[in-house]
Amino acid sequence: MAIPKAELHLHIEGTLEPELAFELAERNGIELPFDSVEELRRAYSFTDLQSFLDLYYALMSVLRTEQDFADLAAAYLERAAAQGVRHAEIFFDPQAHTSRGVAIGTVVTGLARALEDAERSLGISSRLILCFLRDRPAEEAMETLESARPHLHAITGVGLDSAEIGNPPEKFREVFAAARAAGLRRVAHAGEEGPADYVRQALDVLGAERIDHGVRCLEDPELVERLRREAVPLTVCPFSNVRLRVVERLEEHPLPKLIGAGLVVTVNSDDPAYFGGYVEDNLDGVRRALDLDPETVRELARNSFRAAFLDEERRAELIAEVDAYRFPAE
Ligand code: HPA
Ligand SMILES: [Zn+2]
Repeated sequence: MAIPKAELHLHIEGTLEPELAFELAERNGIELPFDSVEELRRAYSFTDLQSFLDLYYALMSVLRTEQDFADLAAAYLERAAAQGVRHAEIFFDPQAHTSRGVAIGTVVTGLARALEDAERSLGISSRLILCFLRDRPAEEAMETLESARPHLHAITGVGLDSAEIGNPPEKFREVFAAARAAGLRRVAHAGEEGPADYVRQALDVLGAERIDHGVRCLEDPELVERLRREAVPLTVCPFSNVRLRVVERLEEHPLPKLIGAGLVVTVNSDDPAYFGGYVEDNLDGVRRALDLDPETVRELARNSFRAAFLDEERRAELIAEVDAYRFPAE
């Protein structure tokens, strides 16, 4: 059994495996520009964030109905459960769907149905986090928040994703303030490809409670000290960083530096269908590549629950599960 953990950095659209993409394409009468699952997998040779995003958005064309979104989330949650995930906070990108004529209600209702089913059948608790696309205008983000209002009972927070460079957090000051006023939690991608200053802006301007990725904070020692002092969690995604060339090799990943700096580090999969593994694969990958000892891995798992938007009773319960966990070799 894999170590119990929460997954806090997971784009549901990034869990679309080639097999399901072809199945949904057929169901919806959509022609994919690939002849086979194998040919599609071969297209996953990214050179940076933008080259990944181009394929990521293109493949979403197969997602059309409420059932499509429910099937996508159900497939993820089943895999996640098999990898020891006990709680998942799941990003979705409404603008990538509404821009194709799919209503936001179709997206949220389909996802929420699968999440409720998985809570019952798999014992996984979960949350939905609505992400704004930062390479789209700020006004469109505000319209997206407005259109989400009838569905806020199913949404815990907002996030910020897509192409980072040239799209600083301050562009989204107003929409994050409006989200906060609506009682939503706040996270933001920052310091993946973008500079350390974007991490600072995410905290100061957006009121971000967690930083997604954040690895480039290491370029600014004062910022690292602040993240430590304020115990701001980082949702780090090792396989993603290697595949998008933020980091050259897993063996050179700065995870040990982040841990050594006293930060609340978590390990996550980001877009597992595209980056070569789900969350336990990431955790086991860094454990081997960086020679992490069992107690360090347990601490990463505890951090995932500390950083989650959980009630205190369930948080304590899940951390106790980690405390009791022993690796096969121990
Ligand atoms: O890793 C990511 N970074 C930015 N945007 C994204 N959208 C999906 N995955 C990512
Ligand atoms: Zn991400």
